[in-house]
Amino acid sequence: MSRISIAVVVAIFATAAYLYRESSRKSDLSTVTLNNTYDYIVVGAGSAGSVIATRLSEDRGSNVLLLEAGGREEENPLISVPAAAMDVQKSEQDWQYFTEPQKHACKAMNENRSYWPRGYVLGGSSAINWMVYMRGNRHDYDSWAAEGCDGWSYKDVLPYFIKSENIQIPEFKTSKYHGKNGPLYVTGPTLTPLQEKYIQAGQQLGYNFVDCNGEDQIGFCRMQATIHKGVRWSTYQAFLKPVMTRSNLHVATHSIVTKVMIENKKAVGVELIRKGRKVKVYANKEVILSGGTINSPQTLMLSGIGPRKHLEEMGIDVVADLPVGNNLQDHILIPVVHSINISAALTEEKGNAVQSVLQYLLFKSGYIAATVLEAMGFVYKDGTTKDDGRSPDIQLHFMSAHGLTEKGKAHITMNYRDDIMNSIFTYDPAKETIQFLPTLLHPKSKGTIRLKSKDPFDHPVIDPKYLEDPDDVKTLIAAMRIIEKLVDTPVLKEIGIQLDSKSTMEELCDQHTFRSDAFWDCYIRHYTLTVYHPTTTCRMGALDDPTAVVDPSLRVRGISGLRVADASVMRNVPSANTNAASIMIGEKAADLIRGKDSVQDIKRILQKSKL
Ligand SMILES: Cc1cc2nc3c(=O)[nH]c(=O)nc-3n(C[C@H](O)[C@H](O)[C@H](O)COP(=O)(O)OP(=O)(O)OC[C@H]3O[C@@H](n4cnc5c(N)ncnc54)[C@H](O)[C@@H]3O)c2cc1C
Repeated sequence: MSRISIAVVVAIFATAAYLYRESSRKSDLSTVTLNNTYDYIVVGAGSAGSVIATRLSEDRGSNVLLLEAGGREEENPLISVPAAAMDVQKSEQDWQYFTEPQKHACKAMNENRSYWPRGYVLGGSSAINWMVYMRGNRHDYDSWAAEGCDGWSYKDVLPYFIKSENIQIPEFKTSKYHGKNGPLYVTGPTLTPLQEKYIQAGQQLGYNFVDCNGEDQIGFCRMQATIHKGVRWSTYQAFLKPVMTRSNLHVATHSIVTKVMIENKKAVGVELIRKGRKVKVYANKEVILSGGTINSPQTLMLSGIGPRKHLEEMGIDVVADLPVGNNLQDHILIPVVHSINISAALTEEKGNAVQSVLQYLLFKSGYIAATVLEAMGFVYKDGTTKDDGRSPDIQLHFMSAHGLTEKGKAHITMNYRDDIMNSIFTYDPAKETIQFLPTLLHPKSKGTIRLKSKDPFDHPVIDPKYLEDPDDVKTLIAAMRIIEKLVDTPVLKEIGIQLDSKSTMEELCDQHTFRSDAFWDCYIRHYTLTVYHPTTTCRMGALDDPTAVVDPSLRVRGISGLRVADASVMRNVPSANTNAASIMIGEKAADLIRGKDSVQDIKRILQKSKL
């Protein structure tokens, strides 16, 4: 039985009871009657937008409209099943973007294009992501503040991470770095004994075993994930769903915002399309764009806010000339498959076994209840093993499974060419395999988002310009060398770990000496995979910063009543997966809008502990 059918079976059983209960009170949010005017209009119910609407509607005197282009999470029961993460890509809950052909990267992909899924559903990308919960490095946020983003240093943002979180990992329940009262459950799944071995390998190279969301990120750590009782814990589940009955909050699905209405440099409302009809809704106080790194710049540009030359080329009247869509940064990773000689990895057979399915159905535990990303390391490219005041260069995701063995699915979601899939991804069930996924944390190559046309339904032109700067390849080659050292540690040698040459595409790069710098350069440029972390297209910065679209209060420069609050405002992509930081931005944005300090108590505790 394929993994897809397993997931379907699981999902049907696991959600049948839930759907039955829900169906009686489930309203069709695509037809919610809208008022003419609200105090606040939030565009996009993703990681940030769900949080913002939830927090703003805590003030019963304010009324809030949350507009979401997609539908409800319940429309696709696979969303709630952690092991089905791959199966929700290319579904109706995914915007299904492709990048432009990449000149320097993605050479193993059809037309050299990277496939970019994004959540098109309540919960946004938190409803289709891999559920890794990582916040980033303290030096990331300190450098945001040093570059003019007042109020965004690590000390400033830590209370907001804590506010959201409800840590379920026993050893961290007393940690000052973790929250215990928020709605966002974070758990620490252990799937296989390989998790421990990977961490020990890091220790044998001199790295610390750390809590990567704690005091010191440099080192190796176990996975932390937004999963609760075996169910994906999206921002819809965590924040929005419990408050949907508030009378001062309207949530409207299948409602695509096409334009912000701006009069005399003030945002007065939005135009949207619902059920094929154009509707206008007005905001007394503010419009907040939370459509994500691709859609927020698209909406701004459609509204006349963007680079003058580009808007003029598109025939759009310029309202504000700002560098919208510039500075696009994304994390990329390079999969490196190794085989082992013990039976410890997660294989398709183990995952699909009847026992696994039953374990999930009955106890919401086991392989299907978790993500296969079991552990990770955060390291410097020069091999320094302790924090020396810099952010790490490389994240070493570890997957205790081959992960790419299902030809059909990987083919679809990673856009690999047929010849790669058919001749190189040969899966040998007699062999157990795992993957190292070295990730470039701070790309020097920067891309752009631009409009294809004035039509809001045309996908924007996405060009991340992967690996345009040769230093990015050098950093990834350094990552390969660190992996070679890990493979050489006694603990991993004991399990017979070996580079799987078939999966390393020897055939494509065999003009180079196997494992030479030139070989890895070729390999990296073929295998370039997005980690789905695009940021920085509506960059935050000081008012006089020519690269900034929003100020440190997230207000669009030169336009009143309009903020952007999502991953697009990040000053730079942080040293981590970007969901936690997007949620933090949602929390902090809500305080900025409300003019409130909701984290005073947390700050007091942190101050006492001198954190
Ligand atoms: C496949 C995948 C795997 C990932 N894995 C991880 C992971 O394991 N851990 C991690 O930390 N991060 C991960 N990420 C990244 C992380 O989920 C995102 O960085 C984060 O969710 C971004 O939040 P956001 O609020 O900026 O945007 P989103 O969460 O994408 O929300 C934007 C919302 O706005 C809606 N919208 C857009 N345009 C409009 C419009 N015009 N009108 C109305 N609504 C609109 C969208 O439909 C969407 O719901 C992953 C992402 C993907 C796609």
